[in-house]
Amino acid sequence: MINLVLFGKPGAGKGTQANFLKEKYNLKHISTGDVFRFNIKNGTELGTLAKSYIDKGELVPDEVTINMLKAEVEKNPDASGFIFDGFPRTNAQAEALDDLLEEKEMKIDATIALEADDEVLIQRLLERGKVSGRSDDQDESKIRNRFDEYNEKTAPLMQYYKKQDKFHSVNGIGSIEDITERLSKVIATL
Ligand SMILES: Nc1ncnc2c1ncn2[C@@H]1O[C@H](COP(=O)(O)OP(=O)(O)O)[C@@H](O)[C@H]1O
Repeated sequence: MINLVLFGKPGAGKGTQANFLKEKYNLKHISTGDVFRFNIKNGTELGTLAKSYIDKGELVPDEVTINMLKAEVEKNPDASGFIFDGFPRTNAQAEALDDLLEEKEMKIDATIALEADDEVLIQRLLERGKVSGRSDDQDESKIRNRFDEYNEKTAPLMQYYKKQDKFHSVNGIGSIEDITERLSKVIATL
């Protein structure tokens, strides 16, 4: 069993890489952003709540996100491991994830960050917004707000995982295949 956290700013390529890694290593991919968007599309209560935060480029409150993540893990009791994409994004979420996995006699093996400059990321997100219709990707001020949220609440998690000796980072600029290769090299050391 292998459990990975993919870490990085909005637009860093977590979802794209998770799609390759899940096939390569037979892992269940959980993207909190995708679960929220699915709920928004289906007009659930969770979706309506999440939308009010996502539309402003803010994080959804921890309690809501943590409960949702737990439910997603519990839906997959037979998984041979997970890729967590977009979770944890706060200290409380990181602690909740460690507790949840410990209860199940599992653990995070590695947190891998995809690194890229803000200006590159903003261009990628605006391009994605044109294709996907994601409203949080169409407005530069919302994107900048997500970066501020990341710097304030998520970046400190690097220290959390460094202390546990689980933090790795790879250059997120290059072709999709090259970046998958860089990630695979880290996974090979685990
Ligand atoms: N772990 C989380 N905690 C709080 N909010 C979250 C979390 N994951 C996703 N969200 C909400 O969903 C939005 C979209 O998430 P995601 O698709 O992962 O986008 P991004 O491209 O910004 O990384 C975030 O901006 C945030 O509002």
